[in-house]
Amino acid sequence: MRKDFSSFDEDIALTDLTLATLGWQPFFMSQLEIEELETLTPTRIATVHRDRVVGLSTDGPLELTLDPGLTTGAVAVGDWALAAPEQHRLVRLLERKTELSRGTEYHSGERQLIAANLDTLFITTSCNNDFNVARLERYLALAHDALITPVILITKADQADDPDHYRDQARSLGRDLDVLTINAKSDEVAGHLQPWCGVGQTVALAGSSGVGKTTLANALTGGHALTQDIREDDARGRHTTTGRSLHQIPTGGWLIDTPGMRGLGVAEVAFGIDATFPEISELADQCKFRDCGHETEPGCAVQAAIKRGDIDADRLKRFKKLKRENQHATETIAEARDRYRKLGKMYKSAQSRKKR
Ligand SMILES: Nc1nc2c(ncn2[C@@H]2O[C@H](COP(=O)(O)OP(=O)(O)OP(=O)(O)O)[C@@H](O)[C@H]2O)c(=O)[nH]1
Ligand SMILES: [Zn+2]
Repeated sequence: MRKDFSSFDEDIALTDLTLATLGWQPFFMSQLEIEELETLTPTRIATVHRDRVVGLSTDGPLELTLDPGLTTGAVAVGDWALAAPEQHRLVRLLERKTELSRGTEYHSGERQLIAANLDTLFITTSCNNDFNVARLERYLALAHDALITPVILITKADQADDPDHYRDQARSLGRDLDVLTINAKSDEVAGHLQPWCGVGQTVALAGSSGVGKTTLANALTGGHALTQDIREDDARGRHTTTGRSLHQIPTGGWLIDTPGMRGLGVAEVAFGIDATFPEISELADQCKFRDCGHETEPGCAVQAAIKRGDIDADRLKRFKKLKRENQHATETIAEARDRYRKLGKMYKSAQSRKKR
């Protein structure tokens, strides 16, 4: 169903893009050399295909192939890049302000790049059996690790007897954590999310299947899916391979589609886990032993806080579980990288033997 946005002028889309509306910030500008400024065009990556990408510039969409040394696997939707538009080439990828990635399932030793330069991650759950604080903490760790602002959206408030009960539980998961209980199907929902979707701001939705992500994405974009606009221009009818894309939000922001963000493993997010459990990680410095496991060790500041009632014992359990999982996955990744390096060395020495 199409939502009615009175503030939205359909003709603005894609033709009147400025760097500011695309989300350009001093952080990106500061990476440019003077000659690049004169010769290359800053471009925000909207879709990533197997052999090329589509970027948005102030001149509209650009189809770009990659310069040697760059592969599309290293490019994420939301990335800023420098393009040579006449040659249809992507010349250089700029450093990311934030990078959302996840450990793949079964800890295969890989991290999967999901989106670049997000400002806000809408962590979505609903007022029913999907609601699970451990899962929310997992998403929070991921967002905090990437320095992306997390906002918890609890949908289906219209179907719950006591939505505040869910909201209070979610609020207890962080300091200054924004938590909204919403009806994703209501006409007001885009207005409620507007504070995070202003000019140049980039958001994404994460959460389990069925919690209302598609409903929210439609409400936010008013059904104006940007990729569709690009596809219509593409006479050869080629389509995206990652399934991710950048969609314009009428209030000035951008939504990155993130299919595959339903389940997630944590890996290499020790910082994010500490940031998700500040009341525990801050106290850990005061434990007698530096490697304190916060169990039965003498002089454990965390256990003392639990006895005083300052820390929730269940939070500690979940903190430890997430840490263990993260450590295991991080080690698996390190081992896989090590194997890869060794393989690379073997290959190189085999090559040089051949040449001799
Ligand atoms: N009453 C009510 N129904 C909702 C709300 N949010 C979502 N729904 C309904 O829940 C169902 C699932 O919503 P979707 O938006 O498809 O969920 P999703 O998260 O995109 O699910 P996947 O595509 O499987 O990841 C749909 O029938 C929605 O209409 C809400 O806040 N209130
Ligand atoms: Zn301790």
